[in-house]
Amino acid sequence: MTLRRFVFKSQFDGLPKHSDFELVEEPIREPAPNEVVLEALYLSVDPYMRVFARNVPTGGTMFGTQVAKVTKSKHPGYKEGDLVVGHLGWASHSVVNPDQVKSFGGEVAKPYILPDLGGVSPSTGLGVLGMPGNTAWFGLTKLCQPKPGETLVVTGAAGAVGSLVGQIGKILGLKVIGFAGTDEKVQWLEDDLKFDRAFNYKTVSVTEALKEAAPEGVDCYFDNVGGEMSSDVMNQMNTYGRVAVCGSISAYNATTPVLAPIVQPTIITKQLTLTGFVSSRWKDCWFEGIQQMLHFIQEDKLVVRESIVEGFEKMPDAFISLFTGDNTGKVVVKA
Ligand SMILES: NC(=O)C1=CN([C@@H]2O[C@H](COP(=O)(O)OP(=O)(O)OC[C@H]3O[C@@H](n4cnc5c(N)ncnc54)[C@H](OP(=O)(O)O)[C@@H]3O)[C@@H](O)[C@H]2O)C=CC1
Ligand SMILES: CCCCCC(=O)/C=C/[C@H]1[C@H](O)CC(=O)[C@@H]1CCCCCCC(=O)O
Repeated sequence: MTLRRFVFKSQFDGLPKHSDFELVEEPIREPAPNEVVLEALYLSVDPYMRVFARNVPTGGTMFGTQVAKVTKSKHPGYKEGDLVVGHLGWASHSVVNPDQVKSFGGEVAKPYILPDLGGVSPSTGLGVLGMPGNTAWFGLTKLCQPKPGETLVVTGAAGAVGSLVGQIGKILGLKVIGFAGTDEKVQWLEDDLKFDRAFNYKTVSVTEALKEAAPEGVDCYFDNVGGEMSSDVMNQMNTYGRVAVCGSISAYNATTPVLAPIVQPTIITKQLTLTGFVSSRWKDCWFEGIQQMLHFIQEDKLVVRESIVEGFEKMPDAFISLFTGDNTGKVVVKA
């Protein structure tokens, strides 16, 4: 039996390329005491990989999370057939001691057994019932602290996190306005996800769109893209508005510093609160977040969309699609 893994061949320069990765194949060794053999079922590609790949040495396995099946176990906490979510990288199989698995940042991150998802696909353990879902749920509720009747803007609105943020906003009684990069995504947001309004940021002025769609002003902003769009949104915010600074994908592939209109005068005069965060901030209530999102699904309150890419060898294609906007919802590779 062999495993395949993608190694990082060269540092990214601009948009990631296929030639930045190399697919290598090697035998799968037998597990030692306290080790398990894991077979990847679904693998996640996420925008943060573009940013933090700079921590990976050339020749190192590309990092990331996956849903994997335990195929052999010599560890008392795992049995054959268990499904786990873990930082196992871009690898088709892994032989690891779960107690020693580390995230790309170097902290020990023991793979967790996927909770009972009541028949929902295990792939969602990488999306709505995993990191992106918790990013949306906790980021919106804890940091934007929305009140019914308020107006929420979300950018990257048709993506893994953004599509959930907007829907949670509707569940919480907010007026929701989304920005995404194609007319099809805009239509999906309005027709299927019931956003109050959505706009294609590539063809409209964000400022004019908000003046028209939110004349009352914006109270909450869930920022997935950063840059000029975010300056424009903040300029339309109300006094004491709250911004959850989640990501800045508009600049991840930039080769020179990205400039945007300064926002300090707006932050000061409107007395805005901007909070940057990473989802692990809520690691102590991680499974509560998953249960909350699962309840929303079971109550038919959430439309969950995945862009499933078939075949482990397509990992680079799936990853690149995040930056070309080819995905809608959560991108997952089915091994
Ligand atoms: N802080 C945290 O803990 C977390 C932060 N994030 C961040 O949230 C954001 C969304 O992540 P996620 O939902 O997983 O990814 P998505 O599923 O949203 O995929 C990325 C999307 O970003 C959009 N995009 C790409 N390039 C640009 C650009 N130059 N300007 C504007 N939009 C662009 C594309 O959609 P379109 O067609 O609309 O352009 C694309 O589909 C990212 O910034 C990510 O880094 C994600 C998870 C956790
Ligand atoms: C400018 C970079 C913005 C990246 C935003 C983003 O997508 C964050 C995603 C985090 C997600 O919650 C799960 C993670 O592991 C992602 C990265 C967390 C980075 C922490 C910093 C760790 C380090 O530098 O060692």
